[in-house]
Amino acid sequence: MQPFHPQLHSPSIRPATPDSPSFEKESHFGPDLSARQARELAQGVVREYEVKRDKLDNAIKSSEYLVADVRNFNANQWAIRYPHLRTVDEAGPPLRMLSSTIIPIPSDPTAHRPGMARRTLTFADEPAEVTDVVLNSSSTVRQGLKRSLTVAPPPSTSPATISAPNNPPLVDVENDEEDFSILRLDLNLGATRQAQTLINQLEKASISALLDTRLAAALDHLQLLQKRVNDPQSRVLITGDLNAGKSTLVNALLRRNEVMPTDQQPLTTRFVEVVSARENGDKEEIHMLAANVKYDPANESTYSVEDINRLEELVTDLDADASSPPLRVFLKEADSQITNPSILHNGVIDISLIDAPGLNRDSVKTTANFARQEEIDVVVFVVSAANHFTLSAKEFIWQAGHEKAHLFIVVNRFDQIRDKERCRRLVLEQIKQLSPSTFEDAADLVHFVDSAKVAFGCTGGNGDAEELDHAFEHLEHSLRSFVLVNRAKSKLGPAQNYVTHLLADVELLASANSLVAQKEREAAKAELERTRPILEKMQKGKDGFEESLVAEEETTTEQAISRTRKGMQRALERVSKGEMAAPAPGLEMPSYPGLLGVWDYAKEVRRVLLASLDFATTLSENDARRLTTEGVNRVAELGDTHLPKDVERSKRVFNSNAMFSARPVNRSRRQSGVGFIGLGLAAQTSLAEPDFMDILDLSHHLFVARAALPSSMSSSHELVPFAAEMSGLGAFSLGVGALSMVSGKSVGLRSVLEGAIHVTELASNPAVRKWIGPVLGVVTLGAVGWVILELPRSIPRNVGRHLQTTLTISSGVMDDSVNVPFVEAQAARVGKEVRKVMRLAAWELRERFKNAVDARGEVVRESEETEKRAVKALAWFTEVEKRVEVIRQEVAEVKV
Ligand SMILES: Nc1nc2c(ncn2[C@@H]2O[C@H](COP(=O)(O)OP(=O)(O)OP(=O)(O)O)[C@@H](O)[C@H]2O)c(=O)[nH]1
Repeated sequence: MQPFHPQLHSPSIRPATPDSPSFEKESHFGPDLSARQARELAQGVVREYEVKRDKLDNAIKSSEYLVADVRNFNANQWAIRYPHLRTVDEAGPPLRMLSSTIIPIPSDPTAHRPGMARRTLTFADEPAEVTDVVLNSSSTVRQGLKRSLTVAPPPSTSPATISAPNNPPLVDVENDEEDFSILRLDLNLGATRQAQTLINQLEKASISALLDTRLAAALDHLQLLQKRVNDPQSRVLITGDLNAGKSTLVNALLRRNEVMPTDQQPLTTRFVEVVSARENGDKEEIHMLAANVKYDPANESTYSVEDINRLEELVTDLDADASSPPLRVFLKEADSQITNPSILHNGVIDISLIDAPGLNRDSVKTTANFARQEEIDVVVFVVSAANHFTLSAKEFIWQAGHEKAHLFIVVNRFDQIRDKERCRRLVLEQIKQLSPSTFEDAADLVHFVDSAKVAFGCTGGNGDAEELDHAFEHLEHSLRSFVLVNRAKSKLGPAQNYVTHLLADVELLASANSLVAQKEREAAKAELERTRPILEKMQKGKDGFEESLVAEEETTTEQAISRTRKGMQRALERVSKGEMAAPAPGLEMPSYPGLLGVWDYAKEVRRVLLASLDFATTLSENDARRLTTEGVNRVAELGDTHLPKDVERSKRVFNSNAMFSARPVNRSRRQSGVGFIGLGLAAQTSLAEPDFMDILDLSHHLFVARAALPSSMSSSHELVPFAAEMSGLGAFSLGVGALSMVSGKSVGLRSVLEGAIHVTELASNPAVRKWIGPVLGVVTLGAVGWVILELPRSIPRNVGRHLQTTLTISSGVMDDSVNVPFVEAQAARVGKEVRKVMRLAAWELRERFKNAVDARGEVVRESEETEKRAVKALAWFTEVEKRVEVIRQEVAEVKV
């Protein structure tokens, strides 16, 4: 079945006005009125209708803009949430859900105020989030259908908390006045509750998309209603039992006896709308509507044109039925219309007649649905006077009667009834049962007629012809008047009803979403109040934090360098004196083994001194470890000061033992089997191997001896590393000097020459020459003896001094290509390691700080956006509620 939705492309067809020439011939308002009075009355009715129509047209237009705006807002600005209201079980006190507990709401005066009801509000995408609201609703003619929500006031006293029962006694609102009607999201999956469960599982975006479809459909329907409201034509559906004379009645109303095919047997198989040919350029033809396409006379793809001569064939087509696409037939009025105008175009209003197939068990539902369409202004039910109301007829009247308050009932073939009064009484009694409102107005709504006489100009049966003529005229007048007077109700009523419900739905949506926006705004505000100061504090403290980190790194590193430097210098000084750099556990200076073991002794002394230096290095490293640990802790404290409380602190525990672990020297140390940790100096053969000078440092003694001579004679005094310990032993020095000249092996040429000069100078003196021989002999022996006796003490000193000399110009590390003094090399190495650790600790904290600032910045930015969006949405939804109110007033003013 396809409804008629003619597009209004034909401006030539205008509604008749009381000024039309044929108007005076009509007397729609009773026989007692003069034509002038009738015209004035009709004029009033028409004007009143037009005012109402224009108002409603405006309201529909405003609603269209409103719905389009809501769609737009939903698509681009704010995913509109779909509210779901629930009421509390009436059996117990009102309950409020709060997390897992249900709290009885103390008696609240608003709960009992008319139009105010406590409800729980959830949203389809977030069913667990429950808000107590007060629903302000009304459904009055004056105010229209109203629904808005406000957050329920908190309970005034603290009620006792009771544990949640297994099934919270919350009941879905299924009251039409409180639930959505036009914008209801129904998934057509069966029972409401099942559909609801399914909706609840959907996400916000899906629900908003579903809502968009609903809004789009509403928009389409509004456009349709607008056309319908402005459509000047009123549609009269003529239906009834099989063979009751419907087609004959149509012919009679058209004043044409041969148009719609009639027969003793049921003929009409499909719906046929008869329209004035004026709407089709005065051309008689048939438009056969295409299936499932909206009919548009201006668009030929929506119908096919058939010759008017095929009318009978098409109307009686046995392959068609009530569900086939209808025919639209354009017919010219009969020639007699000037004196006896047809109902189609009578000068006041335009009417089209729809001839329906006779009712039977199969077609009742289809026809009832057809009658229910908003395009149908009046339903004329034709019943055969002989048969009264059949079961199908009763069923139809029950179904259609609910939608259309008033039914026109034509009791046809009344001419064939002999006892007319009895028939009239019986029929009216039946009507009283079936449609009380029709019965109440029976004088105008129930007509006993003989259509055949009007259609064919003949009388059947034994009726009173004149009386039946009047009866038919009365039927025509009543029908015209009814259509005219009830046009507002039939045409404007459905549109008004639709707009009213749509507005209430939009208002409920806006109101619920206002609450959401309010909540979001508050949440965003609270978040901003919490996060903004933290962020500002962090941003303000950023430079100070950075400076502190740098300072911490510098201080700790510098401290470590300076302490290492001092420690190493001290160690080296001790070594230079032949003492251990630091008292290392298990390490002792070797005991002197005698003259024969002097080489091994020197070697062992060297090893022990080097090992003690290694140990001293380790002590410096340990010191640096301690300093670094303190530095790392201070960095962590800086974190505590500058990072917000909720930022997770580093869980890494600083392990100072991991410092100084990757030294290539370790390899050789392991290979050498030397037990000490540290640099592994003792393991380096270049340092560990003694030389002859360690045992007898002749040049040193020579230098010491020279230091004892007058300073003018010594040009290399400054080369002596230490103050000479033996300055009083000049003579021995001389001897040693001579010896060193003789040995020559490791004595420099310069020293030899200097020695030679000294001896020559002495020998040239004749006095000296006398005693020099024996003295020299004694001295030499003494010197040699002294040197031998001094070996246990002089070897460590020599070794230490040599080590010091070596380490003063090199780092001592085997493969060190750069000649950096040992002390500086150690200070730099330790400093580098300390700086590495401090820099890592600072970097980690800096990252944490930066991430925390970024995260808070993001939260602030998001919250600001959310707040802005929520404020905008709130203003927007409030504006929507205002717009709804304005339109509602406009609609309420249209009294139909
Ligand atoms: N005497 C008399 N005969 C009538 C009257 N109305 C219709 N008829 C006859 O009754 C028969 C059936 O009339 P139709 O108009 O075809 O009936 P219908 O209700 O359209 O039949 P369907 O094809 O079932 O729709 C025809 O032969 C008509 O001439 C009437 O008021 N008086």
